[in-house]
Amino acid sequence: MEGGESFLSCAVTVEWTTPQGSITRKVNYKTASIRLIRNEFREMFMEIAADKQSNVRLALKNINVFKKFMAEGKASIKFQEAGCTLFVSNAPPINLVSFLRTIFVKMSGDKETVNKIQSKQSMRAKLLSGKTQAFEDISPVTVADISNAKSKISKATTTTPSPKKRKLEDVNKGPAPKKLYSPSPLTNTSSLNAEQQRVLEACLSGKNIFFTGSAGTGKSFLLKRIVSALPPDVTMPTASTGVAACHIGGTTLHAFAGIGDGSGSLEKLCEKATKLPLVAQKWRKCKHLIIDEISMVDGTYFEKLEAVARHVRKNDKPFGGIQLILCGDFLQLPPVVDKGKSSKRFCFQTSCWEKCIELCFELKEVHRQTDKEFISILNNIRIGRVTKDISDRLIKTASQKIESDGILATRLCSHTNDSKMINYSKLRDLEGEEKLFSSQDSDNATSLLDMQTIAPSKLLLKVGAQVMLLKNINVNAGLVNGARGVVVRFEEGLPVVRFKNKKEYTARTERWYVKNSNGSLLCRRQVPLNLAWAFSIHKSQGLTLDCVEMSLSKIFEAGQAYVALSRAQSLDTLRVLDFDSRHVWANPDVLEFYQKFRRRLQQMEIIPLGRPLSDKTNKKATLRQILEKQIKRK
Ligand SMILES: Nc1ncnc2c1ncn2[C@@H]1O[C@H](COP(=O)(O)OP(=O)(O)OP(=O)(O)O)[C@@H](O)[C@H]1O
Ligand SMILES: [Mg+2]
Repeated sequence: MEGGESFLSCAVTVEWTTPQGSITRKVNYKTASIRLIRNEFREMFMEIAADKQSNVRLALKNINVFKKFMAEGKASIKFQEAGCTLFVSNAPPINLVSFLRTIFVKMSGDKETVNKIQSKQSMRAKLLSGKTQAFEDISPVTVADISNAKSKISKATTTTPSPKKRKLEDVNKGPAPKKLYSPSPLTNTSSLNAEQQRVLEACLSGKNIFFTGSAGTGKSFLLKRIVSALPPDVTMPTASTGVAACHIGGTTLHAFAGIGDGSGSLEKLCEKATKLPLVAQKWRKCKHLIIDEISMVDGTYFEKLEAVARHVRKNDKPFGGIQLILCGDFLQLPPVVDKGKSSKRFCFQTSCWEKCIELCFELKEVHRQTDKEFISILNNIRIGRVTKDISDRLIKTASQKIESDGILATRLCSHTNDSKMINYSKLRDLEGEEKLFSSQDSDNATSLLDMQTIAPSKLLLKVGAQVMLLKNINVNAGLVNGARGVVVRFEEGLPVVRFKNKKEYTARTERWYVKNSNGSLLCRRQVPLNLAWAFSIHKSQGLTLDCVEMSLSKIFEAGQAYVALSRAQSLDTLRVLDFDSRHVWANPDVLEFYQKFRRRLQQMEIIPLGRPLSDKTNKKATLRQILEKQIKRK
């Protein structure tokens, strides 16, 4: 992975200040690299290098690390002895975390040895030692280094001081690094499987990627990892729907693009995007555009975006040279397009799709479900195939009791209004006092936040209400996004929810951030809950549900039944009230696309990633050219 553990690519500012705080010198590098090195006395240094600039070298001694924003690629390190502060920004968060961890691990491991050496070696002794000055890269972090460092922080971190108390965290003291070890999508680097790892590597090679896979193969999970491995200031994570965007910590594609719903002539849209300075600036700044749930992006809109990007960026390459990372499953929900408005429905039906995509991947291992029978049923439903056995098995679920501990199944509805009505009437039927939770939003941003976050602006609750958790609160305790529970009481005005695993949780205000069209962050503060007696299949795309019921009789889209069914984790936690094979169908254009796609993948299997081909027929052909030829032949 780029950067490794003792090397970091990022933007850097270093400020030297007097003890009174006035700045005496400042350097500012937009692209720099920082290396961890040691001198001949095993002392550690940080070396900052930028193009055509002389290197800055700072001794890693008595430092304070401020890493509250490392998930956004930012951190600062105060060097007490050198009297300066290093500000890091635009660092791929996953690399920054691992870089800070290396510093901590090496410094705590070294502390004793270096102290011993230093106490014995005065500056004079060092000068007289006769050793020639030599710097070398720090050695990689070993398992032993980590356990050594962990043992040193374990006692110090049994209680975590409040954030206010530990604003500047001293690496040498201990508490700060605990976060660096806690399991999180950022630090948990080992959990990608081989096929996911391969896609991540391809994304880091800078190629334009499309990856697909059936529901639950970890596409969004992987996408989050990809986002954290790219420099945040120039990476735009987006998705076709607000819920899906929230899932990967991004915005909707429409909010990013700044060309409204894309209606009107291409000339007008190009003019609009160029004239609006904030929109134009966003397009010019973007280097990596990530789109989840690509199946729901309208092809005509996609084509227009591609042309707008070229125009605004004054660059003729596809998407004006922006790296595209697209992901989704075209056998799930299609774009919502006004009938008769557009003839091209899917992105893959546009001519620019072939021009844009350089490498394709298909994830095959399903993570959401473990039961082989259910996975096989879902794979058949996905392509619109329903045998008698499948039908019988799903009909059998209609009578099964899937509820436990007073928590009802969530009903998935094909129409949003039906789900709203169910939630409304169930809440009304409950006795007891109603409590209203209103969100606190950034100025005038309520309607935008309504569209882009899953947290509602107004939430009415009563004791007995079925709710769903909207944030990962504590992954180890099962308090994860999508977990469902029931409000058992209110304490100090806050709802206390009991989950299926019997854990109780007091819902405190959480924050959701959304990037505005000018790039600034908007924030919604709300309790992380929503009513969960019912919601629409469209809103459920991307989610994992632990106990789910559905009626499929009013299904109106190809793939809609598949999306609904594939939210369930097992056949035992699913109830289909009225299964009928007529409700299951796949779009024939999509089936054809996947047939061709598979053939292309087979071709790719034999091609080493990102390297020119050296086959007998065409020595200089690149993978892209081979794929293009294939497409033309078809
Ligand atoms: N490598 C992995 N190791 C462990 N769990 C994983 C892994 N990849 C994905 N998961 C888990 O599998 C579940 C499904 O993953 P995810 O939602 O990313 O799938 P998806 O392909 O995006 O599905 P959909 O098409 O429905 O959006 C999630 O609970 C996720 O945490
Ligand atoms: Mg997903």
